[in-house]
Amino acid sequence: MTIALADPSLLRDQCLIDGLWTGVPTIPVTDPATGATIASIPDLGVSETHAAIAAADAALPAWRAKTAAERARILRRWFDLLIAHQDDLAMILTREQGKALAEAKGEIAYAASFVEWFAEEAKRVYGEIIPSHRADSRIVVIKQPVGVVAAITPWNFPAAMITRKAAPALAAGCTMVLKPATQTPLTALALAALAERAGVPAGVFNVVTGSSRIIGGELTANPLVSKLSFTGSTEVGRTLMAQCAPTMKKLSMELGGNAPFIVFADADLDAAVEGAMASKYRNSGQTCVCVNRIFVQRDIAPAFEQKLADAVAKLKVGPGTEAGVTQGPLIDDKAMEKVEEHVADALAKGARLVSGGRRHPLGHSFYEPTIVAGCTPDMALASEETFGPLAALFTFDTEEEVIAMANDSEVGLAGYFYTRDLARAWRVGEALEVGMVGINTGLISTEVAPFGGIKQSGMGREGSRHGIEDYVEIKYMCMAGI
Ligand SMILES: NC(=O)c1ccc[n+]([C@@H]2O[C@H](COP(=O)([O-])OP(=O)(O)OC[C@H]3O[C@@H](n4cnc5c(N)ncnc54)[C@H](O)[C@@H]3O)[C@@H](O)[C@H]2O)c1
Ligand SMILES: O=C[C@H](O)CS(=O)(=O)O
Repeated sequence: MTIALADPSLLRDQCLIDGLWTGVPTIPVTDPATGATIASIPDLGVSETHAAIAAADAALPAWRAKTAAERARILRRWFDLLIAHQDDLAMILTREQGKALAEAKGEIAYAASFVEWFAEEAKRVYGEIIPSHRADSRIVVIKQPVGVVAAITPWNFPAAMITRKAAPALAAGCTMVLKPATQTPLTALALAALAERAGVPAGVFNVVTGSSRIIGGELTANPLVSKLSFTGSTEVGRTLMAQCAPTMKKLSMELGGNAPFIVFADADLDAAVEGAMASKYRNSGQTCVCVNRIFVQRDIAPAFEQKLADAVAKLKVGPGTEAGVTQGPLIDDKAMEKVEEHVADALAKGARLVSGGRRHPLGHSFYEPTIVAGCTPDMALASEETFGPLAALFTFDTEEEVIAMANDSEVGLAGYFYTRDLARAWRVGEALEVGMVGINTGLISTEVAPFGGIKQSGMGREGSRHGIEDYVEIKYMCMAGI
């Protein structure tokens, strides 16, 4: 394997099932910046996935029987190990996913924050006593772990999307079988290695790699799995939801977005440009909460466009391991082709190219940070998630008009707007059909707030005090004859 680490043992090429590292590494993992194979992982199938689920089921009684404080202490040790190995984990992440190393280090800290947060929340899963409907009875409500949880996660945040599920699940007393994205399995296996070192018992946290469809088929069909927690595209979410129906699994779905970013004429223009840059080009535009459509009030549109173009010109494209690079490669050629399709469709329908608009001379899946202006709702980029470094500029005249355009989407994950009018902030914040709103900011993601969407962006919330509720069941006990 070709990644230089301070602790080479973090680079795993086997899966973790019931405390055993197993599997023959046959699937190559490639560096999107160079196309080079950096490692290989096992191609596990139904029998191994079945074994992982059985291990999680067998480990459940002892894990759920631990006190919240005992589970919290183990999670806290996991957090400490993630921070202690932040540089190595970031290097692994950048090599397999491509993002700039500084962003990868930030993601490791973000991922660790969920472990720290739910180590604390583990001790606050409260029940309640309800005034009884009868004098001789008492009503008690308790919360118990859901059971065995299957988790399927995406490639764009190879660490944070995993701990955002594993931390609350383990904190609540659940056990887990994780299938990470095939493009970015090494980070997941390194997280599992550190969980093992932290004292997470055998069978509590299992990681399987291989065919998504085959492994997913077992995870969604096996009756021992009580819940599926999925983060990925809405299209795959629909498929998995249907596959879970026969066994009525509990679901948490964190799906696609199409974020509007509205700049009103009274906004602080420099702040709005800074917010648009932070949201649009983070991870080279490959985040679910990236701005997908930028709506600028007509009077300030030329000034905003110029300032945005000036800021885009300062972005540095290159391998994520190179000092000063802010824009890494896209995950693969298919992702780059989608950006190209959206740019070509927009230009064919009358949009104007302001910056970029072509593959980067570095080759591979590097694409130039791009801005197109004069966009209209009939363009593909208005209704589809681009998931790349493409800023699409629309203009509008009235508040009512822009809210209607912003809400004209099947999905509703995040939305943003800039204004200095307090009354407008309340009106627009309440009117946007999304699960999360950034007001005068382009960065909203934190472990302390409930992350999730509405409409076809999914169901459930991750992070915050709400995040652990997705991993417990409520039980009501009526004690009579008193
Ligand atoms: N809402 C959120 O929190 C959030 C976060 C990150 C990414 N996303 C979304 O994820 C998408 C990008 O990630 P992606 O390309 O990895 O998404 P994807 O849906 O293609 O894949 C996500 C995961 O599902 C697996 N998968 C794919 N097909 C499957 C099948 N038939 N059965 C079982 N598993 C299957 C993949 O291997 C991967 O592990 C975007 O739409 C983005 O908006 C959402
Ligand atoms: O892709 C979306 C993730 O949720 C990333 S973040 O939580 O916004 O950092």
